[in-house]
Amino acid sequence: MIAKNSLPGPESKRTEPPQYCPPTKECQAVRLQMAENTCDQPQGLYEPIVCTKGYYCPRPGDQRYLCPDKHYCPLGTESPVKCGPLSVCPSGSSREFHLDGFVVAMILDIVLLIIVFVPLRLGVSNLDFKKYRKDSQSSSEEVLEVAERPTLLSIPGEHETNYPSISITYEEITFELSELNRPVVSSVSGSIQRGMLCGILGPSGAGKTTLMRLLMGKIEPTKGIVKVNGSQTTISRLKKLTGYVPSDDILPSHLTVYETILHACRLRGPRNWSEKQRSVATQSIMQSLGILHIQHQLVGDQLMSLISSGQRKRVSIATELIAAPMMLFLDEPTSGLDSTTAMVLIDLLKKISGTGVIVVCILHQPRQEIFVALDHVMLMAEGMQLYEGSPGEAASYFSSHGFEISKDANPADYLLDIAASKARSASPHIGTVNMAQQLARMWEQQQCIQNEAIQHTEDEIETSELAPDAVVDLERTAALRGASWLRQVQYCHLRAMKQQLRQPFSLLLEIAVGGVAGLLIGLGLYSNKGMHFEGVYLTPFEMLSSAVDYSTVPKIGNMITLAIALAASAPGVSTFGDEKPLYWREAAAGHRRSAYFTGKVLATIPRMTLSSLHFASFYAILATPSINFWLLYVLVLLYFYCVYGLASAVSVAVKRENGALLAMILCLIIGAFGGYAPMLSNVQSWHLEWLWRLCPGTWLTEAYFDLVLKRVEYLYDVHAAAAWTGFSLRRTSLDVVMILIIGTFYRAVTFAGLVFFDRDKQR
Ligand SMILES: Nc1ncnc2c1ncn2[C@@H]1O[C@H](COP(=O)(O)OP(=O)(O)OP(=O)(O)O)[C@@H](O)[C@H]1O
Repeated sequence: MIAKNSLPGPESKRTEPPQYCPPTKECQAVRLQMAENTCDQPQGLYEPIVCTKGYYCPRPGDQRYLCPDKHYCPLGTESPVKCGPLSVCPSGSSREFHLDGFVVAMILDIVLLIIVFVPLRLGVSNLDFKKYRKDSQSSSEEVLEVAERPTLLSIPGEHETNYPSISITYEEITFELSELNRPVVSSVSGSIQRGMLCGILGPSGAGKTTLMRLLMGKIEPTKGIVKVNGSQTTISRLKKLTGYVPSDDILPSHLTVYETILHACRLRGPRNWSEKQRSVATQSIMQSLGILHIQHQLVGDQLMSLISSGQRKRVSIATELIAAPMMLFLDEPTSGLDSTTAMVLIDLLKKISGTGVIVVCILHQPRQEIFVALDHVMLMAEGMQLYEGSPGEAASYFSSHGFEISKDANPADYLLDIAASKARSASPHIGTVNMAQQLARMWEQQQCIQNEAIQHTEDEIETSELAPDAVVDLERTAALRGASWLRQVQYCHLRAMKQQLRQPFSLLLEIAVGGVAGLLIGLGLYSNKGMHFEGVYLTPFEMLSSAVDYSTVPKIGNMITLAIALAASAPGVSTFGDEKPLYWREAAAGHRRSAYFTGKVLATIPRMTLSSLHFASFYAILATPSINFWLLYVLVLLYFYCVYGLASAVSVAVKRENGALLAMILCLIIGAFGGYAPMLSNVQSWHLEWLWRLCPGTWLTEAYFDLVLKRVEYLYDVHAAAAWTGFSLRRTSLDVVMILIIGTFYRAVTFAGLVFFDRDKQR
């Protein structure tokens, strides 16, 4: 309130207006300052003065008292303002040193450090990368020994007593791309029956991967059809029954081998399994694949793998096998493996196919034993089919066309030579020019001759095993697989939390950056001593007003939004941007995309909470704004929420390397559109307020402006300030809700981006 101090002079009331006296030169100079603008002495006999900072002057205002302990008294205080329970406010304080947030932040930091670092010191954590690397190197590859144990093989049949049969037929499938002058895959036909181990062979660029993607239903053929159990149901509808091991081993980083496989089991395994059954199945798979001894080692990522490439490949295979697929497709499963380990792996795949699972793998250079272990071979060259059938009959088929395979040679190598037009035929009908086309034509003719027999076989299949309800059975089986949506959210959330805690440096750095950003802004405002606003005194004392300062509060809002943009955009980008390939792989495997998204978003909340708490507490200690700390914290947290959301949305839309910069620019823009420069009132005069209102910065600044002005409305004409700046007063709740809505909208955009961008990679 405007109060007359205890110095002599008649009382000045609203009914008896004060008299304005010209100030002395010294007083005039003080009044025209932006802060500390009260003269200690009234100017003239009838002029009241504002109650001095650090004192309060209760009504009628003719007495002045020292501000008591645990309270603070800014300029013109009528009754002291109570400080927060932990704030520093000795008697005579004119501002509050908010310590509540700081103390809570320090306690949380200590807890976090204990969680992250104490297990490391005790050597019981699985976060110790060096330890893992050492273990990994010292462990022997007990592949042969463990692969003999057929524990895995009981898994598919174990939990599904009426395990339905499955077969794939494909008729003249062709895949063309407009930019290529020849089809990538040209008129390929054949069938793969239940329990077959099938190898796709061919030189590089032959179309093997494309053929596999066509068979899996990941891409649609330009011509021809793929049937499952005789029905044209697309295989992609049976995602949960299909396992796909891509050639590049995409695995979640910072999980152990055991956790990685268990996660896949939880999400894709039979719904009714208990945790114990899942754990047993995980152990069995690891044992079968010879990776049990590294179960507690971290997998690492593609930049820093903590296990060997062969082990990584087997972990990748295990994550598919654990889902007990009925069709398993593997793109180059033996690449990166020594020939012994490759053989062991093929043996294992053979045993798996023996349980009724269709196993199709692309093989580059299979050794002879691997080749003969196959039940079915497809030989491709230049997108065309040169042969399909048993490996044993391949030699006689090609020898009938003049290709004699010597007894000592590896037939697989010789077939690849033929496909690459590097072998010579004794047949006068086959020249070295366009050999692949000639062989493809011959295979086509052969197919025509056998057409009747094939037709007969297909009829048999359609009438017996492939009854119409066979696909329905499969779909019913698929429906029983996989965790419920809520469970998937829970598992994805847990995984994301683990990943975060296992990158303690990134987590602590993110929190520290938040703290430093708040600290720097706070430092800049320290000299203001908590006085961030000055207005025109309420009537009838307006004549006593000093120079007004309406713009500092919007400027602070602007600084807060820009600082948060700098501090939080990079972590926001990494939330989804860093593991897009993993997301694609999991979405393609039938994981619920919304569950993954929700789990990840929930996992960012603790990080955001801590970063924003550090930001707000350092800012509040130094800037000493005269607002409630926890209200300030809510605003800062919500703004972090927006920046994380926008950065995530950017990260799903652009390439990883561009994500961080683009996100930062956009976050700076939504912060700069906060109503400070240009002032919101100017924007209103241009009829562009709607554009500013789309940015959370405007709402944050308005909320902050409102909170600050609420504390001084007893002293100043705050409505004049609101009119000058363009911000509205008394609608903090709306401002808060709008920031929340905008942050949530960014997340909705992120989710839409996840779903709609790179759709082909999620099939
Ligand atoms: N989306 C695409 N855009 C352009 N070209 C493509 C595309 N997909 C496949 N191709 C081309 O089609 C051919 C066959 O590709 P594919 O990946 O199926 O061969 P591959 O036999 O699996 O090769 P590799 O053994 O080297 O992996 C290649 O020449 C490839 O460049």
